[in-house]
Amino acid sequence: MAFKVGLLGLGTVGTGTADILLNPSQRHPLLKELEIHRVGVRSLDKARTVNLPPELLTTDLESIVTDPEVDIVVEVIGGLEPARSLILQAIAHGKHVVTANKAVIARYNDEIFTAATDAGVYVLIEAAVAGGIPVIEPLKQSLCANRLQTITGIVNGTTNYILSRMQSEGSDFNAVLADAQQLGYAEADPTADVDGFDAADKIAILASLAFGGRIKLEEVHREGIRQITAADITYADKLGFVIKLLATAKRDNPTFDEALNSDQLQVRVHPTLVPKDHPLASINGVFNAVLIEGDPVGQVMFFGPGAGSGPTASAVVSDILNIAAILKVERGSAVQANGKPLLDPLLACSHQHYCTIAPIEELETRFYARVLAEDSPGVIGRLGTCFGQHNVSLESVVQIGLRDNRAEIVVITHHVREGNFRQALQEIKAVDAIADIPSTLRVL
Ligand SMILES: NC(=O)C1=CN([C@@H]2O[C@H](COP(=O)(O)OP(=O)(O)OC[C@H]3O[C@@H](n4cnc5c(N)ncnc54)[C@H](OP(=O)(O)O)[C@@H]3O)[C@@H](O)[C@H]2O)C=CC1
Ligand SMILES: N[C@@H](CC=O)C(=O)O
Ligand code: NA
Repeated sequence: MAFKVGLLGLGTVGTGTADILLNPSQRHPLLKELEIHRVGVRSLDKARTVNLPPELLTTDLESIVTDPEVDIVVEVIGGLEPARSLILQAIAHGKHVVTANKAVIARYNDEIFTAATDAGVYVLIEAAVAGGIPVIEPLKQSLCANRLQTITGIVNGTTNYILSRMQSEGSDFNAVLADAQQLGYAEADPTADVDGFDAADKIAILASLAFGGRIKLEEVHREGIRQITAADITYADKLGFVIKLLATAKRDNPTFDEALNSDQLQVRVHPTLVPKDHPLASINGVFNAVLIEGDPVGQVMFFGPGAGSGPTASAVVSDILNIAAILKVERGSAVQANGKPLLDPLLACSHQHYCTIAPIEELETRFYARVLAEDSPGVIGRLGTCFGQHNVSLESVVQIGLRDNRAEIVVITHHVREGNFRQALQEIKAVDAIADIPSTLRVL
């Protein structure tokens, strides 16, 4: 039986989500059991880039969250209202909810998660922080054995895009902001991005998960990037820094004593000079990264696209699949054909066939080869001819110097078939003027 999805919103994220749900091939097999049941939008007349039967679309979003057939409501309309009310209504009607809406979650987490717990439904929010980067689920699951100490992130793609372009091109703030809006990175009201509200929402959510308590958004210190000028960027650069909008959450007192309840957090968002050799300094453009420090894991960094249609939809659909997997176990008459308990399809290994692995000769890559040869006229020409005869195209050939009275020649190829490269080497080794080929390596 299919799991029915009620999709609220068919904008940047909603379109990406529908696109994945409609194209399950080569993705997790559970996707084939999901069905878009209804889609809520503001305007029925708008041209859509995703091919859905028009009768699925409605402007009556309440009818979706109350529809008895809908299992999972996906809220990607954004804004505070009616998003908050629709989420609460969906929960009240026993629907599981997936949302990308950090503004709603950061403000109404108490109301929403209390209602969800009471109703026995899940509200999953992977897309709400750092778009396509898995960070919510790792905090809840993969890192849950750790005592977490610090989270430092670049969690707003728009401001990182603006700062990166100001840094690399010396561009004007407003022109770059317009580009970010056009590319679908910025919120409808870019104030949320530029003044740090979006990053504050996100770090409040991460802090809550990492440190196991709710966070009052008004207590999160917040500064944006409007005041950053080209001069600041230039001076920072000269001193060995880049300027990034960092969101930080950390325990003030890493030696927390549970009995004394001495725990206190720092949760803040502000532009920061980051040393150029710090891992967060090289995160540019719309990319996000989140650096988490825990005991005993140490430092782990999550990096990737923090915004945009496909990446954000990737997180939305993974949440939908997580819920569908739980529902499948619940509904699956509790046993497999062999009488054993039915396992969660995302956690259990269900593959039974062997994949076909391509032989290494078929690999197409670039190669480096170091050749020792007689230092005589025509040797480099012979090398080029041998490679050419085997369809190996060369990117560069450099004679570096002499070693043991032999010319040391380094060759870098273009992308070539490994089998052809090896055949060329065999032929080259047989050339009298070639003494040795001491090393060959693959080039990324
Ligand atoms: N864009 C991104 O890269 C990211 C976005 N997010 C979050 O995802 C959510 C959605 O963002 P995004 O897709 O960019 O937003 P868009 O503005 O692109 O899309 C919003 C969609 O919701 C519909 N909608 C909005 N308000 C209503 C309403 N009152 N009634 C009915 N339909 C409504 C719109 O309908 P219509 O099409 O008819 O106008 C549109 O389809 C937001 O919470 C955002 O913060 C999170 C991570 C990244
Ligand atoms: N406006 C946000 C989009 C995702 O949350 C950003 O720029 O990061
Ligand atoms: Na994410």
